Amino acid sequence: MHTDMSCVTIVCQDEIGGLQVRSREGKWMDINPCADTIVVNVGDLMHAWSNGRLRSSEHRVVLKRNASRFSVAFFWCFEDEKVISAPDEVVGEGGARIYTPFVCREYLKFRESSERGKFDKVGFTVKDFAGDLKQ
Ligand SMILES: O=C(O)CCC(=O)C(=O)O
Ligand SMILES: [Fe+2]
Repeated sequence: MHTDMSCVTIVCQDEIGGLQVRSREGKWMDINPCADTIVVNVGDLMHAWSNGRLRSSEHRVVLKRNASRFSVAFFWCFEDEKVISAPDEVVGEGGARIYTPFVCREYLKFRESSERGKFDKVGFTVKDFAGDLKQ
């Protein structure tokens, strides 16, 4: 189970399926394979840039039977040196930025070093890196 550290991810899975996404309420939902259909995931960079309006959801792959599975994922990120800071128009008047602005490269480095050797990647998200200033 993890969140993508990208801005947006495009996933194409074959008919074996297995992709699941966790709802706000914590319920795992199957993303059933559908011919000629792609899945678009919001990643951590988009989550921070949108000030949490677009949620980088936890997802995982679970195989219900022993079968080979094929999927292709395209991770679209911002350039390394770009600073992620939710724009004023998104934050709104009287609103607050929930994450400290950060450089993409630094977040990717944080994720890569934290993920090494770990199966459960939750706990190493943009929240842990840039802090939830609301809480
Ligand atoms: O294989 C899949 O369907 C999803 C893969 C995925 O979530 C990832 O590579 O980040
Ligand atoms: Fe993913």
